[in-house]
Amino acid sequence: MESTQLIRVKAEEDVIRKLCELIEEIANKAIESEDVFKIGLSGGSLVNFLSAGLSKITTDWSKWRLFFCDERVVPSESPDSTYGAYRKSLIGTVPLSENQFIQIDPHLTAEDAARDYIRKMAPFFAPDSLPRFDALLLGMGPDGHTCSLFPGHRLLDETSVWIAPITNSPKPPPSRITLTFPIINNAENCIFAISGQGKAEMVKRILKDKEDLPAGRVKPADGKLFWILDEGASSLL
Ligand SMILES: O=C1O[C@H](COP(=O)(O)O)[C@@H](O)[C@H](O)[C@H]1O
Repeated sequence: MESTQLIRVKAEEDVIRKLCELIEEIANKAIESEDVFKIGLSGGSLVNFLSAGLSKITTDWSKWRLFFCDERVVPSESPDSTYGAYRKSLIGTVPLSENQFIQIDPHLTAEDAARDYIRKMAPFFAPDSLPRFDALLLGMGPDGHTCSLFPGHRLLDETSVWIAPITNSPKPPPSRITLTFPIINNAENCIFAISGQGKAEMVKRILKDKEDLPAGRVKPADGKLFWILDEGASSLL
């Protein structure tokens, strides 16, 4: 049964602090019980949040395995690459190595990269069942998209694959891969970390008006859902 926690804080720095405290708690619990912590990362503003806050937590970094909730199919040197952004801003501030990140192969087409990523993910999860991440860190675009699942896109109803390709993303770059909802909603913890007035209208449409928008479809079936919002992002609730 999903349980939702709305965490309202003052400013962006408090969103970062809360987010990282929550990650620390979930990571250390997973490491204690499973000897590994499996986390899915988003791009965009989340890269800055984690780069600013993660170095303050205490954890066994060697047990972390980092996946991507979505990734742009571009070389890791490209400013559009989510992995590239984490490599630049996070590795070095915390003792994570590149091989702890489960990366896409950017030389493939989006379709092949999605298939290849499923193949890379599979050994980390129990066979013959949906992957269950300990935590998925999610962003929300001003249009209500999360991962690379955009409003009105046919991928919102994709249930046949864990990871889907998208070649017509309305937000550039167009070629991406993304987790699909069955996997997202099978996670133990889904965490949105949102800051700023620019997201307030969309936060209201999703959390108050209950509009059917992609970020609003994140409802882990047997897990916890957290929305961490600063005053700007929660100002219309
Ligand atoms: O394109 C993307 O956008 C979303 C939201 O980004 P934000 O900068 O508005 O937080 C992000 O979560 C996703 O991973 C990314 O590919």
